[in-house]
Parts: sequence; C-alpha cells; structure tokens
Amino acid sequence: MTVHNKTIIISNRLPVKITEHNGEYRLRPSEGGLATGLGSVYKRGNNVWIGWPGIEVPEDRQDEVRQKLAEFNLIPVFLTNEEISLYYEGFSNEVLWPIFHYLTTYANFEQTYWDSYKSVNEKFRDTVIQNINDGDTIWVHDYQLLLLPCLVRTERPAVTIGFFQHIPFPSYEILRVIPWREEIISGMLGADLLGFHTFDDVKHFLSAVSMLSSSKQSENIIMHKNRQIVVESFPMGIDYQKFESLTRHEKVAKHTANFKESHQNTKIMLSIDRLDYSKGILQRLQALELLLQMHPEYIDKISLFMIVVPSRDTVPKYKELRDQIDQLVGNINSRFRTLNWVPIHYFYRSFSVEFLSALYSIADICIVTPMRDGMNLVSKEYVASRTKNDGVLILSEMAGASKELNDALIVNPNNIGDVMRAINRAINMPPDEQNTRMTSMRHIVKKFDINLWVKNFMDKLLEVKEIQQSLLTKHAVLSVRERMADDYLKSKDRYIFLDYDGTLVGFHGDIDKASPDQELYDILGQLSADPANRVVIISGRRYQTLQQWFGHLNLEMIAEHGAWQKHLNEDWKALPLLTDKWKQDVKTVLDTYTDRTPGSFVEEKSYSLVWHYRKVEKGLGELRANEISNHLRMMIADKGLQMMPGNKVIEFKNIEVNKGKAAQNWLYNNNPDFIIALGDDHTDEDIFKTLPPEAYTIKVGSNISAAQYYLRDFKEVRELLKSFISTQKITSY
Ligand SMILES: O=P(O)(O)OC[C@H]1O[C@H](O[C@H]2O[C@H](CO)[C@@H](O)[C@H](O)[C@H]2O)[C@H](O)[C@@H](O)[C@@H]1O
Ligand SMILES: O=c1ccn([C@@H]2O[C@H](COP(=O)(O)OP(=O)(O)O)[C@@H](O)[C@H]2O)c(=O)[nH]1
Ligand SMILES: [Mg+2]
Repeated sequence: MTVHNKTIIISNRLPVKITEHNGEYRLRPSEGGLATGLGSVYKRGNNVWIGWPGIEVPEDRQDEVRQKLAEFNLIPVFLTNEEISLYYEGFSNEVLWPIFHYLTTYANFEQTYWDSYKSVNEKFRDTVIQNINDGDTIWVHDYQLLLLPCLVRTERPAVTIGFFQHIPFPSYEILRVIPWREEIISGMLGADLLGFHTFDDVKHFLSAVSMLSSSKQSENIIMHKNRQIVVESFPMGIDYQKFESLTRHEKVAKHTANFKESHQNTKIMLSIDRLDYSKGILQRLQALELLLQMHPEYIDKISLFMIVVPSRDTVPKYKELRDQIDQLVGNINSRFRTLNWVPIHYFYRSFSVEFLSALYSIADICIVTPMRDGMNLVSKEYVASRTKNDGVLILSEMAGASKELNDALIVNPNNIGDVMRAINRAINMPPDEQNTRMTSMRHIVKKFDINLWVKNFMDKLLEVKEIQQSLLTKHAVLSVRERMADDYLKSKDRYIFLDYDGTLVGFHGDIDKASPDQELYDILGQLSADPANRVVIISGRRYQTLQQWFGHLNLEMIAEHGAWQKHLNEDWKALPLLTDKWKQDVKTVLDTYTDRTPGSFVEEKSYSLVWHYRKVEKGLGELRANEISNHLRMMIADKGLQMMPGNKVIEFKNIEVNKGKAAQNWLYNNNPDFIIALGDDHTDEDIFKTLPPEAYTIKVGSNISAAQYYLRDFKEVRELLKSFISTQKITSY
C-alpha cells in the first residue's frame, strides 16, 4: 500500500462546534475564516486537522467523539478541565495574550500556568507523532502552541513545519518580561517557516531571536541549529466570495429590509468584536459619548449597533470588562436616549453569519478600534459586504488590517477626540469619497483573500524546504567529501589556504584570547609535515601575532590581508610601495566613535586600521559601523583606501592589499594539482573569486558566497582537515 504525504493542520481549537444534547454529542463544522481557508487543505485526501474539541469529554466517551470527528478528517486532543484552566485560560490568555497585546500589567506569571502550557504542548506533540509519517507537512497555528514546532522537530528532525501566529508579536522590550522567553523563542524556531500578519511583527520576532538565541541572521533568514528558517509576513485574508454573495442571500435580504424599515432616518454605525480588552470597546463608547455631548444635533440621528461575542469569560479581566461595558452602555443610553431612540443597541451574544451579513449591509459606518489586533477580520468582512462601494470604515492603526486598508479613516484609539472626529467625518462623508475609498479597499480584500493566503504560505514553505535541500548539496562534507579525499590522495603538489579567525578558531570578545589551542597546533603540524602540502595561513591579523603563534611551524603566512608575506624559511616581507600616511586622519575619526561607543576599540596594524564592535550593545555597533562608513566614504576614495565590513568589525586598508591578490601571488609560476581555500569573512571572498575553477573553495558559517561549498563552523573545518591527515597516514603505511 502506498502512503501519500499529507498535511497536518494543528491549532488549539478544532474547526468544529461540539454540543451535548441529552447525553448525545453533536458536531457542526464551523465556518470561521480559518476553517474555510484551510478547508481546501484538511478536507483533501488523507490530510487532517488536530486540535481541542472545545469541551471536556469524559474518558469513557472519548472514543465515540474521536470516531465522529474522524468523519470530518479531525483528530482530537482531549484536555481536562484543569488543563483548560491552566494552559488555555492561564498561560495562553493570562500571560501570552496580554503580553503580546502590550498589556504587561494584565499578566499573571504563575509557574503552574507555564508547567501546564509545556505539558499540554507535549500532549499535542504526542498526538502529532502518532499521526505523522516521514515526508508529511505540518502547519501549526497560534500562540497556544508556541513550543510545539521544536517538540515535533526533536522527534522528527526532517519534517516540514510551518508556523503562523494570528496575534501580534510584541517588541523585544515587552517580550522580555516573560520569565520563559528563551524557551518560547526556541520552541518557535523548530519551524522552517514562521508567518505573521504584518512586517512589524516579523521585525519584532527577528529582533527577539537576535537577543535570545545564538543563531545567525541575514535579512529575514535565520540560521538555527544548521537549519535555514525563513520569517515572513502573510496578512490573512477572508473568504471574499462568501461575504459578497451572502448579501444576495434570501435570508440576508429579509433581515436587511427589516432593519431599513425600522431605522429610516438614522445613520447606523456597527461594531463587532469578541469580548476582549484588546478590542478598544470602552474607548469607542467614550468617543460616541463625546460626539453626542459636543454635537447634540446627532441625537436621534445616529445609532451604534454593538455586537460583543462572549469570549474567555472565566478569565477575571474579561469578566471585569463585561461589567464595565454594561455600565458605560447604561450610562450613555440613559443620558442621551429619547422616547423613540437609543444611541446604543448592545448585544452580548453571537449571531448567524446571515445576520452579520445583513448588519454589514445596512451599516453606514463600521467602527473598529482595537488597542492591538493581530489582523481584524471584521473590518475586511465589512468591506467585502459593501457591494455598492459605499459606507465608511473607521479603523484603528493598531490593527494589522490597517496596513492594507489604508483608505479607511485611520485612528489612534487612545485619542478619543480623534475617534470622535472620525465618526463625525464618516457621518458627513460625500458619496464620491466613500466610493473612491471603498472601491480601492474592496480591490485589496478581493485579491488577497483567504485562498491566496493559504497558497502563499504553503508555496513559501515548500520553497524553504527546497532551499534547505540545496544547502545540503553545498555542504562540503555531505556532498563532496569522497571526491575531495580522492583528489587529495592523488595529488602531489597541494596548496592549502587557511583563513584564521572564524575558520580555524571561534570568535572571542578579546581578540588576543582567540589564540590557537593544542588541537589546532596538532592539525597544522601534521598537515604541514607532508612534503606535498604548502599550508598557507592567510589572515587579516598583524604579522607579529602570526609570527608569535605559528613562527615555529612549517607554515607559510600572509598577514594583514596580504600587506605582509612570509614564504617558507624566509623572513617577513612587506608589499612594496605601501603607504601608511593616511592612518592618522582615519584614526582621528574612528577615535571619536570609540569615545561615544562603550565596548568598541581601534586595532592598529602596519597598513590598516580596524574598528571592533563585538562587545558593543547589540544593534548599536551596527548603527555606528554604518555611521562610520558614511562619514569616511569620501576620505576613503580620495586616499585610495578600501573599507571592508567584517564579522563585528569594519576595516580600512590600502586598496591594493587584498587576500585574493596575495593568493594569486602565491600561485604565480606554480602549477599545483590540488588547491583548497577556506575562509569565513568578506575578505576571503577575494580568494574564492581569484582561484581557478578546479580549486575547492569553502565558505565557513554561511552559504551566501562566491565559494562553491560551505561548512558550518570552525569545528567542521578541523574535522575536514583531520580527514585529510588520516588519508595521509593511510597512504604512508
Ligand atoms: O479560541 P478563543 O480563545 O475563543 O479565541 C478566538 C480566537 O481569537 C484570536 O484571533 C486572532 O486571529 C484572527 C485571524 O487571524 C485575527 O484577525 C485576530 O486579530 C486575532 O486576534 C486567536 O488568535 C485565535 O487563536 C482564537 O482561537
Ligand atoms: O456573532 C459573531 C460575531 C463575529 N463572528 C466572527 O468572528 C470573527 C472575528 O475575527 P477578528 O479577526 O475580527 O477578531 P478575533 O476574535 O479573531 O480576535 C469574524 O470572522 C466574525 O465574522 C462570528 O463568527 N459570530
Ligand atoms: Mg576569518
């Protein structure tokens, strides 16, 4: 039997409504945005969706529920009431939710919440592992399951994992208040592709990774535990077609006609949210209150239909908010109502999608004022429902949707006066302007719908996996070890060019401490003992340092990127005609930056100057390096110098000095039958570019290079060199 690869969707809640009637469980698949969008995925073939069924099911009834769910390709993770209270209400909704929505003071950092969050994530992992085969793809959703990607990765290292977060990702300064922030980041880094609604979320996540993990980053790519991970924004869309065609549905038309009749001379303003302090419900009410106070002419002329859907009502902050809303609505209504009119029609309940569609159709204004919102789909559903291209959307700049729907009236919900003026403007907006704004927003909501969102994410996930595969073929040990060993063995005249820092040793905050250790001496000693080998250290270090470290070995050396050279059994020689007259002027400038940047220092060599920032506060060093490079750009060109950015350094040197030229010089008039060059930095690229095509060129620590192959770190370099030595030994027997 052939087993086809499948896709597994995982989220806290299954896309199903489960109810109990007279002891019998009934299931109704939900039509929520995510469920609709992913319907095309999980309902196909042997694909499945794993999640919590939403209620506690006693153990003796779990098989029954499991079977019912299986008919819809759904697999349950059963949670006990205690788990729901600690993992879902506790850690997810009393720690992650408030922190990720910037309400740090609402968070309760209970150790038991975290313990349960971990064990429930493990419970999800166990269900995933029971249902997964090699080659399957999994797509994890949202903040309740941040640890799951890494938990699955540990069990199945090769599996393809996508992760999408539906709520905002906060700035690092906010995230860091969570005691378990490192575990959270490393949990997420189990994924191959991480998606967020907005580019801001992406930036915040990348900056948190740079602060909390040792992985390397280049743009939106993270190199973590030898895996290339991509982070990107995928603004979620809605089922546009559904909301557009719903407006023509018979039931909807009936609701709409009823509404119109009873509200003929009133402007209708609509708001729909779950009960949540992130949604700015109180602020919106205050803005309406202010409007009626400042503009009494609107009394009798505008009504707010406010739908608040019950949510997480066992979490204390939510209960509190409900009371506050009740009170404020009561105050406003009793203060402004007339015999035939109330300003606010408040509903604390949910409605059918047909009823919602009718509300979207009749609303002259839709007001969406979250203090923070990952995306906000209500704003998009309103736009999709405005088939006549009229109506006004008031939208908070804190909602992810505001990045796309910038033709809405954008407001800051903390500025009650601003929201009040936006309502006033919406009431009076001429039809032409409504049409222009709505047409352009509809175009966006239509194009970037839920289907495109799913496609974009899945396509990217596939692409990331392919890049990871191609990376493996560039890995020097995995892909060409045998050919390289073979060539090494057959050759009689070998050139081995070795960069020092980052290639033969790791980096150190103090440059003098990155000195060679015994293992390295052994490797270099044995390599250079073979008369067929010319081992050349080609470094940016001062020649005095290289001499001190390696002078006793049978090595050849190139120091200061080529400014100094030492052939076997000869003395050090400087490149002729070099000048160092420029150094004083450049140093004066560099010193001014060093004086303003704690942790930085200038290293002086005979023909170059280096500004080091490895020990400078993260981010500040890069900023200063940029400033320096802008500051010195003109001077550099005038003086015939070159500026080389490196690993936490920026180096200034004579333009004619470079490692490529030095390597060429070494090969001049020689005809070796084996050449290999290893290096980790920008300056080593000159070597890779200059060597003949048959040379083995290997970049250390990255795959973005002119080199043909790469190795992950100096340890892998040492392993490779040791494998050459063992080949030597075998042949000498
Ligand atoms: O499962 P609940 O605790 O009842 O909460 C319902 C869902 O709320 C959150 O929605 C988010 O996702 C939307 C779609 O991406 C987005 O528009 C919105 O801004 C977010 O708040 C939550 O992310 C889900 O996990 C919950 O199931
Ligand atoms: O009675 C209701 C009211 C709203 N919604 C839906 O709930 C979703 C709310 O999503 P949004 O992104 O606006 O906020 P979230 O609740 O996810 O934070 C929207 O698709 C609404 O159509 C619903 O199903 N029933
Ligand atoms: Mg180096």
